[in-house]
Amino acid sequence: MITVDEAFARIIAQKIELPVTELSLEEAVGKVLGEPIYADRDFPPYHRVTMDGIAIRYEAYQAGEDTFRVEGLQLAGAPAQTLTSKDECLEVMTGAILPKNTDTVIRYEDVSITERRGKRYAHILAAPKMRLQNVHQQGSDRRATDLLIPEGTILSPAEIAVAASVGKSSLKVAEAPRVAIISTGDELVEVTQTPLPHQIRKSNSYMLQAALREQGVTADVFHLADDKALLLNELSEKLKKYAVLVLSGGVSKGKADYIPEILQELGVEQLFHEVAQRPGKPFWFGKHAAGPVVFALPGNPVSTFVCYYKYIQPWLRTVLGAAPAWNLQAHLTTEVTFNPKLTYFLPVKIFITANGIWRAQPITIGGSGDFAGLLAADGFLELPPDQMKFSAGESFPLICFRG
Ligand SMILES: Nc1nc2c(c(=O)[nH]1)N[C@H]1C(S)=C(S)[C@@H](COP(=O)(O)OP(=O)(O)OC[C@H]3O[C@@H](n4cnc5c(N)ncnc54)[C@H](O)[C@@H]3O)O[C@H]1N2
Ligand code: MOO
Ligand SMILES: [Mg+2]
Repeated sequence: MITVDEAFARIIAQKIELPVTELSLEEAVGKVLGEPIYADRDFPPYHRVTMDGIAIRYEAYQAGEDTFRVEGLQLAGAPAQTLTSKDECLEVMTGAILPKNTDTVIRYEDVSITERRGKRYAHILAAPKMRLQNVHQQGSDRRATDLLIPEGTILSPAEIAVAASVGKSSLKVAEAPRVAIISTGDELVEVTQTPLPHQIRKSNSYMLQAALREQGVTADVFHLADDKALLLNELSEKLKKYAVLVLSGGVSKGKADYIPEILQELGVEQLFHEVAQRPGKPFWFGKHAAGPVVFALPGNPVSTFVCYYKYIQPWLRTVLGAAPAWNLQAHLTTEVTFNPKLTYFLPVKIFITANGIWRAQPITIGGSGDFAGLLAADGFLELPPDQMKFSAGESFPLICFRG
């Protein structure tokens, strides 16, 4: 049996190849970029006027000129005009290309424009401080051919803007892995069926599917009976088609708990079986040489739940290139005792005080089968195995399953 930390480390170390697909800019946000993005031109691509005003030649002002006849108008979107006389100026608008023979922009607020005999003159009120004032210089942000966004970046709206500006209407992005959720157990019937007295409806697969969906991953759901030959056959097929298998049930010591031996028979290397935790101790994890990663979770619903949020969710974040989740901590509201030398995932309700302190109130549930008990909880406090008494006010890592 290994510790929770060791189990976590072994899971996080597993890499899988993600298929690459091409998505429109709108659809690509939040995804992992599957190609590098380079600058096709300088950023900005021309000397860009940054203030509405007039453009002059700085040396003319330095030579003592402070009133310039307005020769014309340079609008944004129009090709560059040329200033014909350095003692004159052109009106320029924000976003326009800086006219040829000019190098300095003075905003309207710093000039006074007057008209005399049908001609307009700009008199400078506030001295320009330097050449290229109010000019966003060509190539000052990035140079043509510069690497702008490396492959593997998570695409936020900032990356989308840059990609659009270099003419990429669609982007290669890493797709989520193909995930199969497979529940096992002869006592389980469909949600749409009325169970017999000795049967129950499946709930783990729906919980897992919903949790994956919240992470932007769609999964196919299957159910397999506790039949060795069938399991061997079906799991062999699933290993060929899916990059990730999430199983629930059949991993403990029962006469029909075939999953660990069958997975190994199919060539899935066991990376661990049993973790020093409650709930979720019989958790089995392995990897097939051909690529697929297999999480075989204990069937008890709260165990399935805990194992998903503690291990699968962070692993998927890593695989998908998402930033790690925040390391949340919360303070116990009341004392808790737990004697076994196991990490204890305690269901808790969270309250945030006016000072921003996260407080965790233990929720009593009827063991790892009581998934209805989780309705009153927001997450689990991870209580370490080397402690038996956990005092009120002490703070511990928190795994939250509500937004
Ligand atoms: N002799 C021992 N027995 C058990 C041990 C042990 O150490 N020694 N461990 C217990 C612990 S802890 C757990 S957790 C369970 C794990 O059992 P399995 O992974 O083998 O799961 P099952 O036996 O198939 O089912 C357990 C329980 O969960 C219900 N279940 C299963 N799948 C679903 C589903 N999709 N939806 C809803 N409920 C499900 C199932 O009906 C059982 O009640 O083993 C203990 N036993
Ligand atoms: O550890 Mo099991 O997961 O409690 O029922
Ligand atoms: Mg069992």
